[in-house]
Amino acid sequence: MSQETLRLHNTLTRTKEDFRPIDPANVRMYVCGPTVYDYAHIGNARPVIVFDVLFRLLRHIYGENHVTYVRNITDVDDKINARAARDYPDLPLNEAIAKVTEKTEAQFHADIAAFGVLPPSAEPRATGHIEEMKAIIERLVARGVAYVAEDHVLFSPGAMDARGKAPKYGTLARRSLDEMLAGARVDVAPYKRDPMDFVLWKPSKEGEPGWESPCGIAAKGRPGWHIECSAMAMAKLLEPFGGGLACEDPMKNVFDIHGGGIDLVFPHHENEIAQSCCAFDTGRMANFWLHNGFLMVEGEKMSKSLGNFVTINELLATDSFGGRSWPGEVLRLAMLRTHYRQPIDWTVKALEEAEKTLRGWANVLELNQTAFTHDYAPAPEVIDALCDDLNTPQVIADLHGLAADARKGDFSAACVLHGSLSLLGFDVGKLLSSHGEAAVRAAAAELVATPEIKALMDARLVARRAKNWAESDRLRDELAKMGFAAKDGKDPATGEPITEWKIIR
Ligand SMILES: Nc1ncnc2c1ncn2[C@@H]1O[C@H](COP(=O)(O)OP(=O)(O)OP(=O)(O)O)[C@@H](O)[C@H]1O
Ligand SMILES: [Zn+2]
Repeated sequence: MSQETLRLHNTLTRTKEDFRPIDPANVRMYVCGPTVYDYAHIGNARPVIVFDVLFRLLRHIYGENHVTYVRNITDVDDKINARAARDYPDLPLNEAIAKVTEKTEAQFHADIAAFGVLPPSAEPRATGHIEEMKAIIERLVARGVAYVAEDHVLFSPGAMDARGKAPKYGTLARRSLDEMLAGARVDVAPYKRDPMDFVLWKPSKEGEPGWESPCGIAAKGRPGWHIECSAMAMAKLLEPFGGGLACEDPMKNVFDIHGGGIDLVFPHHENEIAQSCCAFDTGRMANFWLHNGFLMVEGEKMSKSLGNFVTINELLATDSFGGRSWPGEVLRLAMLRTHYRQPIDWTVKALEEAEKTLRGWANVLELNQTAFTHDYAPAPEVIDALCDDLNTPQVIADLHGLAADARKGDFSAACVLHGSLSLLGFDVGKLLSSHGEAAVRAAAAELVATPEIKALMDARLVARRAKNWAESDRLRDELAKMGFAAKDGKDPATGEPITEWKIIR
């Protein structure tokens, strides 16, 4: 284990604090994942990338096998039901829902794979943890902080003071009761005793997904959104339910880091805290709460409801943003240019700059690539910057410095640049093959070559594959005179001879 002190901004205290894990042998982090009913937009990608950087840093500090990162999939939600009914009107709702969630989840995984994010240690689905949700709900009712009304179960923040250790409701969000009440009064259901009360369980209509209800409710029902995360975090990060629930030991009932977008602070995370602290008899659900800022478009939060969004898939695979598609690593770097708590303005210019930066780094690495035979250590200043509340803009400035030294022939700077990029989640091999000098020149040759020249290139490949060396050499020399140099190799997948053409300078 290395000695760096990791400092993280904790939303609970609104300050940067030294991070000390409850158990360094198992550092535990939970991040709220997507609700799977539609393509994820690039705003949704921000927490995915930011918490991947934190996961990598924690693994670097505490060891690869000493960090547990849980990111859930919310696959039971009214938005999913609505989308399923709209998209598959002829199917029974449950089948339609399965289609929507499976398709969306697969799409989400395919999209974020392009960013080079590590898979979380566990990715629980809400529907896989209904029993734990029901057990927590029963416990909350037994403790007098939740009640049954008209086949619903509601959590009552007003009753929380009765629960010794739980923090005052509103502690995370730092909102006054009046402010929270103003929000809650907008839509008060008749079965609520108080406008602040929120749903833990609600009845399902005929045809909607439904499970046997807790607390003696006869009708089938389904969980509310907030209880899903309390249950999944418990299932994956705490002692098994039924074990030391009323236990003082934070190793058992508290975990280290809870993350998500800043929009989740209230009510979602406030409610998760209320539920978990009351159920498990603790003063905290997690020690650190981290929230990423918004990704903005022309001054507004990118969001599905505003309709001002661009999906990850559109950026990767279509020309709808800036008239071209963008590689995943460019999107990743564009995201990390801004500190995770600041808003990001998502522009074509920023993506172009990120791509130019990657090209510069790839070229510097390419100059030295023959010697890249093993994994390299990252730069100490890069670790320091990351340990300062994930200061990725500073990291990028450091990488520019390393690249400048490497360009002047400092080979060790190139190695450290290599190691630092890897730590930050960039695949250096991929950078070289898609942004390096050879790749750029091959792409340029592709653009410059006329159909006649392309025909000569094809003819040479045919001759080479037929082992007709005389003809193959003749065509190579002819093309060289026209300004195109051949780089012969083999297709790594099939072993077939292939040729890359570069422009001779
Ligand atoms: N514009 C944004 N910038 C940064 N993070 C965002 C943005 N929009 C959503 N998120 C985050 O993405 C994650 C997934 O959230 P979720 O699936 O609930 O998004 P959503 O509610 O569909 O977004 P929207 O606001 O577009 O309806 C959450 O952590 C959320 O905070
Ligand atoms: Zn959540």
